[in-house]
This record gives sequence, C-alpha cells and structure tokens, in this order.
Amino acid sequence: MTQRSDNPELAPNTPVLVGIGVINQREADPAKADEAVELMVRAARAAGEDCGVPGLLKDVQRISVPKGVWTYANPAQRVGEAIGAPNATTLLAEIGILQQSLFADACQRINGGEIEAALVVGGEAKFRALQATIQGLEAPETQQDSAPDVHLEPEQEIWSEVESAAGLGMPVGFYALMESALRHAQGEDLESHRDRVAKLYEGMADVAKQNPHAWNRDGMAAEQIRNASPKNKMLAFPYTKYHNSQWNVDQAGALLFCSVAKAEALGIPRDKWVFPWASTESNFMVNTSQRVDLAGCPGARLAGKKALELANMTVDDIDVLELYSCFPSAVQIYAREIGISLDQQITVTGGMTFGGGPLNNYVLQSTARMAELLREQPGKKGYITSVSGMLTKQGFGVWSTEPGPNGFGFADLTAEARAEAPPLEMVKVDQGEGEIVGCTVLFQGDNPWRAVVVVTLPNGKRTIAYNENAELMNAMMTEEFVGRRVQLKDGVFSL
Ligand SMILES: CC(=O)SCCNC(=O)CCNC(=O)[C@H](O)C(C)(C)COP(=O)(O)OP(=O)(O)OC[C@H]1O[C@@H](n2cnc3c(N)ncnc32)[C@H](O)[C@@H]1OP(=O)(O)O
Repeated sequence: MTQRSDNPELAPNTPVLVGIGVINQREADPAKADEAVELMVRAARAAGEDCGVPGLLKDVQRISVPKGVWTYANPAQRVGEAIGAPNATTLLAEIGILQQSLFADACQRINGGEIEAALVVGGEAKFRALQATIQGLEAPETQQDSAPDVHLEPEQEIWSEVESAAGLGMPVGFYALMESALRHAQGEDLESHRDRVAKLYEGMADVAKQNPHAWNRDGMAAEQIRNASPKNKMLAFPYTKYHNSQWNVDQAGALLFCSVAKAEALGIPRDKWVFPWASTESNFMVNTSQRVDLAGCPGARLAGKKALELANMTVDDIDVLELYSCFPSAVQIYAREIGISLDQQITVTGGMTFGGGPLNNYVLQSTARMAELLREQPGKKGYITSVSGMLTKQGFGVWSTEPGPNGFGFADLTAEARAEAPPLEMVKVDQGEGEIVGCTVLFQGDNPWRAVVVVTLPNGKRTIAYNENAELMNAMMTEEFVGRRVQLKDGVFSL
C-alpha cells in the first residue's frame, strides 16, 4: 500500500532520494561486456525500477554525470535518450569536482522549486578495458559529437608540475606522503604503523563480504594486505596494491531524486524515501606538497563538522558511517579531523580496494549502498564522506529515511578553509637544507625506484626532492625519515 508523508510540515519541495540503481558487470569477454555509458543506462533504469514508478525517469529534468576515464563527450545525453528524458539538462563534471557536489546541485534545485526530478549517474568499464588489453582485443567506446549543457571544471589541476617532475605520477604517491606525515604526527614506528593500517583494511575487506555489490568479496587478512608479494606489489611505501583503490572494475551507480510533492503525486512508496539532511563541501584547492600540515585537512574538519551541525548531530549520533577510502591516509585524516573513531565499522561498501573504486564514481556507489542500508534501518542516520583529487576537496552528506530536522541544508566552506590554511610557497632549491615533512619510496615493478620527500625550508617555504640511492631507499622503509634534516642540491636530497 502506498503511504503518504505523515509529516504535514514537510515542505513540498523537500528533496528526497527515491531510486537507487547499482550495476556490477564481470564479463571476461570484452565483446560481450557493456561499455561504461551502457552501464550508466542500466543503472538509471534500475533506479527507476527501484522506486516502484519507472515512469519518473521520463520526468527527470537534470542528468548529471561525473567524468570517468572514458572519452564520452556527453554521456548524460545518451542516458537521457535511453530513459525517455531527451530534453533534460545534461551536466558533465570533470575530475576535480566532488561527486557530493552533484547530489547537492540536484537537491538544491529541487529544494528551490526549479526542478522536480533529477538523476545523478555514472560508471566505469575499466575491467572491460583491461580484459581487452590482456587479450589483445578492442574495447571501443561510443563517440558523441554533442556537448553537455553544463560543464563543471575545477579551478586548477589536482597536482602540480613540480610534483610530477619529482616523480609523482599516480595518486598512490601523494597519499603515501600524507601517510608518512600522519605516522610521524602520531609517533608511530614504521612496523606497528603498517600493522595498524593493514588491520584497518582487513576490517574493510570483511565489510565487502557482506556487500552484494562489492567487487572483491573474498575477505583478506591484514598480513596479505600489508606485505608485498607477487600478487600484491609495493607501489609507494608503505602502500601495496591492496591499500589502493581498485579501479579495474565495471561498476555504475544511479541516484534518482525528486521533490516530496512529486513522490507523493506518483505514489512512490514511503519506504523507498531517503532524505538528504545536509550536504557540505570545501573546494579550496591546495597542492599536497604546499599544505601547512600534510597530515591535516582543514576543509574536512570545517565541512565535516558543518554537515553534522546542519543535521543537529554530533559524531555520536552517526548510526551508519562511510569514510571515503581511496587510500588509508584519506580514511584516517578525515576521521582525525572530524573526531570519528576508527574502532567501528567505517565503510558500507568494503572501501575502494574491496568494494570497488570506479575512479570518479565511487561516491555514487557508496551513497547507493548507504541508502539501501538506511532503508533497512528506518530512522537511523547515515554520514558519508567524499574526496576529490589528492584529498584536495572535501564533501559530506547526512541521510536518513526520516526528514531532516532542518529540511535539506547546504553549506560551502571553501572561504573558511582558504582563510585558515593558505598554501606555502613552493620553490626550487639549487643548494640548501631543510626538514622532511613527508616521504615515500616509489616502486617500479618489484623494485624501489625513487624516494620522494617534501621539505620545509628554514624560510618556511617548501620544496620537493628525490633520491634513487638503493641504500637510502631501503633505510627509508625501516626508519622514520619525517622530521629529519636533509641537504638539498638541484632537486636531489641527501642526509
Ligand atoms: C580521490 C581518489 O579517489 S584518488 C584514487 C584514484 N584511483 C587510483 O589511483 C586507482 C589506482 N588503481 C590502480 O592503478 C589499479 O587498480 C591497481 C594498481 C590497484 C591494481 O592494478 P592491477 O594489479 O594491474 O590490476 P588488477 O588487480 O585488476 O589486475 C588483474 C590482473 O590483470 C593483470 N594485468 C594488469 N594489467 C595488465 C596488462 N596491461 N597486461 C597483462 N596483464 C595485466 C594483473 O597483473 C593481474 O594479474 P593477477 O591476477 O595474476 O595478479
């Protein structure tokens, strides 16, 4: 039986998440596997089915897609045509835009009465592409010649040329630098730190066992995660592959929003409704090596706490928790900044290593899973976090099947984060000295390739330097180097 809102004070424009669609494809033959945009279409249709009134899809007025590794110019258009909403406004958000921002955009427009229904959808097919590479086959993608109506781009790149020049070419190196700073700040020795982090990820692998949508549901012991092996290469000390977001997945997710008035008019069952209570973000971009504290994240503290405040909550009121998990330092730094204990279940999916990390779409997957779990536990409150870039932008959402105490609240803490922690100046040093504030050893194949350090100079400015000496790199994997003084010469450091 269709239930109506029993809260007469619920404003008709209140946004509500009514449909969720999650697609997992594991097809070894790339010729049989759907490409990413078709996975998005399937996820969108699944969201329509999920809400019980698939016809809602035709009424969608805005379709937003976070950019993936694919080449589509306007995937929202393809989705719109497939679901019967060809005139919906199409939006493409480049990498460097928070996925949480797309939920906020949809909800704010519904809340403001501008639109009645919106779809946020995205996905990846990197497993399909990998299978094609391994088998020497093609994994073609549909070419489009249209442009999205709205194209969101970040104000700057998510890492700098100076950082690239030092050897940092993948997120793993940046997050490993942050991990070293955190380890030092907490006074942990290298071995027990590695044990602790691996145990944290073992817990996430356990959660993945319970998540029907997770990519890897086998579970994994801490030791297997911690230590390099032929199946688990060290990528950037102390991170092995199993500390890394796994992006070789075929996963898509869709979230279908509408107003309370629309949900009531269509008779969408009340037990499908999940309310966004709050969405907050900080979009202040600072390159990793220019942050005052590599183990800190002021935007996470400001925006993370603001989301709780808008929902009249404290961390103790969180019933279901999801901490974004591209790498362990992201998980830990958010928890530390917001005051969230890691001695609890910290993910609903199993995290990006085990649940699956479809590059710029994970928050769609995690929010969909969060919504599923909240529907099973009416009235409980879910708190979910989002990261863009190298912990560059921070987003937060609070959700529940009950309406929020203050309706839907939104806050952008960019200005506050900017005022609190302006970037340190990055300089080249011909000759000098300084103190290491972050370090890692990057690997190529099975071997250490290059040690990279971020250094604070006596004048408070920053530089980044490297060294490829094997003995030094080995020492950096057994002793703490953060806090040590180093000599600098033409971009190379030495003790
Ligand atoms: C804000 C943020 O979210 S930042 C995070 C952004 N995301 C990332 O940085 C994701 C980074 N992730 C990755 O690079 C990868 O997913 C990794 C490194 C973690 C895992 O990569 P791989 O080990 O290559 O992939 P995967 O585990 O899927 O490999 C499956 C198999 O295919 C093999 N394989 C991979 N690439 C190839 C290739 N080109 N040719 C042949 N075989 C290959 C692997 O060796 C592996 O074999 P195995 O099962 O015998 O060990």
